[in-house]
Amino acid sequence: MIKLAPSILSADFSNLLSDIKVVEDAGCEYLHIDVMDGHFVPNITIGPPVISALKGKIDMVFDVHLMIENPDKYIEAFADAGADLIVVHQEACTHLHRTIQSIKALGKKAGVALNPATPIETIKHIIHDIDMVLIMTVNPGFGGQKFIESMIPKIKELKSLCLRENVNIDIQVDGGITPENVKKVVSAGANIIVAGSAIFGSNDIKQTVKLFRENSVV
Ligand SMILES: O=C(CO)[C@@H](O)[C@H](O)COP(=O)(O)O
Ligand SMILES: [Fe+2]
Repeated sequence: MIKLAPSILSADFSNLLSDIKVVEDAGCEYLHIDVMDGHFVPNITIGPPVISALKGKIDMVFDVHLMIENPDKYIEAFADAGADLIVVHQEACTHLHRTIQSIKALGKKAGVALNPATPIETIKHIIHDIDMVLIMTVNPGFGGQKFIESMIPKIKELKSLCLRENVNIDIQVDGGITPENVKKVVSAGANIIVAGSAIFGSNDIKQTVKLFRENSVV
């Protein structure tokens, strides 16, 4: 069974809580919150105050995708704001193992994201220390981009590594995922599906969520 993580980047920020209520009512399990700093990625979004304003009003896993430089500096602020799962980019962490340990010391789940050009090999030695790997299926920074097909063998490579190392962690995919291509990523090994524009841009969110689930049966 997959878990769905609508990305609020594609929600209507002037109506954020009511937009999120719709995906919560539709049964989506994770709330994917894209944090961008204008340095690590060429875009700026939201920070801890928005997360703490939503916390307590929404019963979903708060999945915080940090696309920021120097994430160590802000991990505690995001944990305090209400993040359940904190995802840092491999490319943004000089001492990735230390960063993961500091997320876990705060009692939060830890995930590591890989940009499309970053090899699976770079997380081989910390695979036992994390709860999730996020395979970026677009270059981070914006919603509504096209899925990069060459990420399918990468997801498969990660799945094989997990099986070889006997670790049972989540594999999340993020970027350009739709009801049309979800089967491909799930067949390759993904089990948490981020979708921004495909969900919030839909005229019938309940139906789109249903379609994501039906189409992901492999
Ligand atoms: O992290 C990111 C983009 O950097 C994503 O979470 C996007 O927000 C997903 O949006 P879609 O590609 O599904 O529209
Ligand atoms: Fe994201």
